[in-house]
Order: sequence, then structure tokens, then C-alpha cells
Amino acid sequence: MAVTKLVLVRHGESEWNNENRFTGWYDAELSEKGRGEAKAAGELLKKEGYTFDFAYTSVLKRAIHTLWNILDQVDRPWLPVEKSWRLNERHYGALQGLNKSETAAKYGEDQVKQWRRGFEVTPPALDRDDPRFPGHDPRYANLTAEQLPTTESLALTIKRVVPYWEETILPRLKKGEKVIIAAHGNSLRALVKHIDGISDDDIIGLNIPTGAPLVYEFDENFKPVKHYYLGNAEEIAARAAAVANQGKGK
Ligand SMILES: O=C(O)[C@@H](CO)OP(=O)(O)O
Repeated sequence: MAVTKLVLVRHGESEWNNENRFTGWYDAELSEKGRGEAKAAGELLKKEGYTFDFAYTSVLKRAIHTLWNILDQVDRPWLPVEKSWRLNERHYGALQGLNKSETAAKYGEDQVKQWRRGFEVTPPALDRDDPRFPGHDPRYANLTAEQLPTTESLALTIKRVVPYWEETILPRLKKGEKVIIAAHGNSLRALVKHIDGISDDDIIGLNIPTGAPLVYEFDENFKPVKHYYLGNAEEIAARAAAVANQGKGK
């Protein structure tokens, strides 16, 4: 049976992950620890014999620089890369920049959990004249007014991630190319929800750790047959739990 493998990786820890701030479309750089995680992910992929023909990432540097570190490690810095806003983190609206624990202390942990993980819950929206509104950023100059978010739920994130998967990434896998996607906690949650058919309720409990390669295997009909993280399972579970706990009050 022909098996197609796809590698997904969330960027390494960013400076705003480290400061525990809602990040969304803010263009935070990788922290030193995050660069180490990205390098380690690349070393692991190399050790396990993974090679790639094509890479996808977002237009945010924490994901782009994670991909660069990985491609360096697997000795494929020349690989073609397509960057798309559709793989960006979900937009966190007016929460962007706020500390998650302080926000939980102010509004309650339940409210923060709803904002972070409620499937259709949108955080408070930005005003379009807010400097954080992506319409002011030249990298989004080609987006239509409807595509420019002032806030996004996971449900809205799925609406821009899944067409990109269906129209761009999946056809490349079907051609037999080996693909890696470096993206973000919630754009990857959107993608795996779609691939695995995870329910709106069950997706709430899924947290993706930084810098851990997640391998999806598909059969010849491109049905997902299994998925697994590369690396130490206990450490990865602890890192996923730490992501869930970022929304606890101090
Ligand atoms: O702040 C964010 O943009 C995301 C990812 O870091 O956070 P959360 O896990 O709270 O959705």
C-alpha cells in the first residue's frame, strides 16, 4: 500500500509565547529557546530520514524562521517555499498583545478558555483604525476587505485554511511530492480538525506544542490512516499540557 507522509510543525517558542501574550497576527520573532526547538525539529527529521520536495508556511516570521532552521538541518535550504496568509495564526483581535494570565485574572479563566478554544467564539474585534488591523500592513495589500480580519474564531480560521489545503497543498501531495508545513497552533488545529474530521466539541481539547514534528500518513485514497509526533512522547505531552495551561490566572 502506497503511503503518503505529510509533516506539520508548529513554530518554535516565540518571544511573545515566552511572555505569555496573545499573539495572533503580531509578527513575533522566535525566542532563543524557539530557535533551539526549530533546530532540534530539523535534526530529528534528518535523523529519521525525512526529505522534502516542497514547503509551505505563513507570512509570519516565527513560522518562516522555524522552516529555515529545519531546511538547514535537513540540508534543503534551496527548497521551493510558498508563503500564504491563509496559514497564519488565527487573528486574536483586541486581545493581541495582552498577557494571557493577567487576562484570566481580570475576566476569569472560563472566559479566557472560551476566547482561546471555544470553536465559534471570536475574541473582541479590533477597530479598523487600530494599528494592529492587518489592513495597515503591506504584506496583506492583496487581501479583499472581507478577507482582512478584525478577529477570528477557530471556525473562521478553518474557512481560510481548508480551501488552501484543498486547492493548493493536497494536489501537490497527490502528485507524489513530499511536503512540510510550518505554521501555527491554531492554523494547524484548523487543518487537523479537517483532515481527521474532529468534532467541534473535541477540538477544544487539542493543543499543539511548539517545534514538535507531527507526521500524518495517508493511504492511496488520501484518507488519513495515522498520525504521530516525532520525539519523546512524554515530553511532547507535557509541552501540549503547558500550552493548555497558558490561560490560567496567576
Ligand atoms: O497567542 C496565540 O496566537 C496562540 C498561539 O501562541 O495562542 P493560544 O494557544 O492561546 O491560542
